[in-house]
Amino acid sequence: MTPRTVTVRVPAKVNTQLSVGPARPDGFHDLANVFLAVALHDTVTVTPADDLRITCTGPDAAQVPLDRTNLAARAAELLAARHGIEPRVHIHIDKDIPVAGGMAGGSADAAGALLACDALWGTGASQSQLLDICAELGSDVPFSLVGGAALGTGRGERLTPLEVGGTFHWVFAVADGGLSTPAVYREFDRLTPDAPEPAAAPALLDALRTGDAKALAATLTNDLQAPALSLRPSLAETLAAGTAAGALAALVSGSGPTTAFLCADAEAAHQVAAALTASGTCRAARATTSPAPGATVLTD
Ligand SMILES: C[C@@](CO)(OP(=O)(O)O)[C@H](O)COP(=O)(O)OP(=O)(O)OC[C@H]1O[C@@H](n2ccc(N)nc2=O)[C@H](O)[C@@H]1O
Ligand SMILES: Nc1ncnc2c1ncn2[C@@H]1O[C@H](COP(=O)(O)OP(=O)(O)O)[C@@H](O)[C@H]1O
Repeated sequence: MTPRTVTVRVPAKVNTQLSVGPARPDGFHDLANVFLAVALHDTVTVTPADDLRITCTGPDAAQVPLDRTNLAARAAELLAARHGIEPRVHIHIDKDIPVAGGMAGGSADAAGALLACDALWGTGASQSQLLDICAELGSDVPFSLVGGAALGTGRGERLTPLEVGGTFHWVFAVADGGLSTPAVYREFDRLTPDAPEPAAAPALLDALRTGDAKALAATLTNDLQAPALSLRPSLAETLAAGTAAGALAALVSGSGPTTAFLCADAEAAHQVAAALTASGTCRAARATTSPAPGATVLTD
């Protein structure tokens, strides 16, 4: 029987290595993008409707477009078009991932809507067909579908799964307002005229594989950190506050402006979150863990 409602939970991500090459002729950048899914989630629920409709709840809901530019709506449209059906569906997003925060919230919603609509409509797309649609929707969307940890090459859409040998403890400091991903890449181009071709760092992959937080802290890198700080200098104060509170490492999450703090254990993460909240340098601080599974159907 065709299910009447499907709910999918999808994780946010942090980039443990984000190495960016020169701009390509198509405007994208080749990356060595080591994604790690973290246990902050959006939940996407789809229900049959007369037409395609999007609603959103959550602290950042007012910043989420509710028209067909929403990545979740685009995902439903693309899947429907591939199968010659009409995307008559109500997509509800319960949003806990910061918007325009460098944590791939829009990508998560796209992957979630795709998986949910596939179940709702019984389209039975294979994982590789779903991944193709994800790559068409955005560079980060394939990773939101698979979760865990993966190396993204090309523009980040070509994934190689990575082993993770333990649980890592993180704090994410949410900033006021977002940063535009294209603007941060443009600032990277301005600041880095001779970027080398990117490659994954063996020491970082080892740290993930062994689950060694100190080793991971020593190897975290983000080439978009300098451009994000250039566009939003106040993020340096948030990074300093988390480091002073005992984080093993502090970095900008992807294109920012969310900042990420790797901690030794759950207790340290709670202390760092409390100190960041008290510092007044961010809007909110959230303690969480990684890795987390990719898009997962909860009910149908
Ligand atoms: C920077 C990263 C790191 O994981 O994520 P965020 O931190 O924004 O979440 C990603 O590269 C963002 O991926 P995503 O947000 O899916 O980007 P897309 O929709 O594919 O592209 C948006 C724009 O970002 C720039 N872009 C994106 C990916 C890439 N490899 N090179 C680029 O130059 C281009 O200007 C492109 O037009
Ligand atoms: N479902 C969605 N959730 C959030 N933002 C969305 C969504 N669909 C489209 N967008 C647009 O994408 C932009 C980037 O949002 P997001 O994916 O949250 O950030 P980032 O690319 O930094 O991870 C937003 O400013 C918004 O205009």
